[in-house]
Amino acid sequence: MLERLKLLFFPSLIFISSIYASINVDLLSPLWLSLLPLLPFIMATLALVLAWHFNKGRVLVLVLLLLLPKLYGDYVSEGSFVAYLVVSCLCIALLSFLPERGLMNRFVINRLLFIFMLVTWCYAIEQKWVSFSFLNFTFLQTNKTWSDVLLWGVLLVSLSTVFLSWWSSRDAFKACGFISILSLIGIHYFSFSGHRLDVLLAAQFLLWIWFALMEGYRMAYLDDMTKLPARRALNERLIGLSKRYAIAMVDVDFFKKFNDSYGHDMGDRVLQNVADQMKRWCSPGKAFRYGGEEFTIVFSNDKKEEIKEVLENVRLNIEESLIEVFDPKKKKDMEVSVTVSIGLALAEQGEAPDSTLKRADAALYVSKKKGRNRVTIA
Ligand SMILES: Nc1nc2c(ncn2[C@@H]2O[C@H](COP(=O)(O)OP(=O)(O)OP(=O)(O)O)[C@@H](O)[C@H]2O)c(=O)[nH]1
Repeated sequence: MLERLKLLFFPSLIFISSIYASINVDLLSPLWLSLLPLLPFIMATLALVLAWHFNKGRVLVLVLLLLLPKLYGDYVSEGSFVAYLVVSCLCIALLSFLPERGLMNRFVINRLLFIFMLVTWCYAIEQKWVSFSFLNFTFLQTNKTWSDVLLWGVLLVSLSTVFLSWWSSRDAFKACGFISILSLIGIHYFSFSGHRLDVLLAAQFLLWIWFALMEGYRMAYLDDMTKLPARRALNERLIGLSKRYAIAMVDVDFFKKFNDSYGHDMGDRVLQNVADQMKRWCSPGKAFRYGGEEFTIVFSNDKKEEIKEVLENVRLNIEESLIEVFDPKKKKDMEVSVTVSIGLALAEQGEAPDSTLKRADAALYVSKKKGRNRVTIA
């Protein structure tokens, strides 16, 4: 729950601040107001550069899509903005369900065609080549028209599918997509031209800049498969340790045999489960993926008994948790469990973290020698 809310926190903050800023934009001095139209372009350029740098094709498409009303300038009519809104919300929802495929590959033509199609669509509506006047009849006995109902139908479907999908997947793109759709609705109600549009659009681009930066961070510091902090994060944590700390090395037992019996992807599933159990039970320690089937838990205290108890608990929970795998020999799903061996080293006075880590590794080796599935203190 907390993880999901964390993903939504900063995008929501951008959204709420942008609504507040757009309402009060006229309080700015004439000089700032005259510069404001440049802001969406500056932010969009930054977002595009980051999308390019981090190879994020979906962000590139979205930024170009969001730039459309600005490219039309103040000539945009309400009818064409509604058409744009419908298409954009559907696109954001669609992009949320597509995998990230980067920028320069065989899919690039599809992406460019897609953007071209959107521009043509909005242009056709602007030029009145396409008209939706047949939808301007009242809906049943209400004072709303069919076009209002259709618009809200599309917005609600896009919003709810992205929201539900974000809730189940905890995906940052979906969290930003959800806020982006809300923000587009905000643009529809607050202004689709003028200074308010500049503020709201700049906020949209800021949202995608934030997403690209978070993706950059995630790529550098998080292990994609286990979602644990990776080696680089561990190295930085080790540098920042105080005098009293402890390091534990954790290694899955007979993992090669497991991979050979069930296949590499079932092995990956086991590593994910081991990581989940560690994340859940290693507090007050922090778990990292060291590499391969090895993990590290760093404690910022050296209370031997307390840490040993935590590690025994981690070991026991991993041993007891069952993982569903497909057995290629028996050709059926079955539940299996794995065990881990752990080596713990408490920091000695003046000792560098690197050498504590080496001692933890040596203790792990002793655990393996003694028969595995145990904790050894260096
Ligand atoms: N599925 C999967 N396997 C991995 C990954 N990283 C490393 N491995 C495998 O982990 C296995 C490690 O094997 P070994 O170092 O021989 O250790 P072990 O079989 O666990 O034996 P002990 O450590 O002595 O209990 C190798 O077969 C690697 O291919 C990964 O990300 N996914």
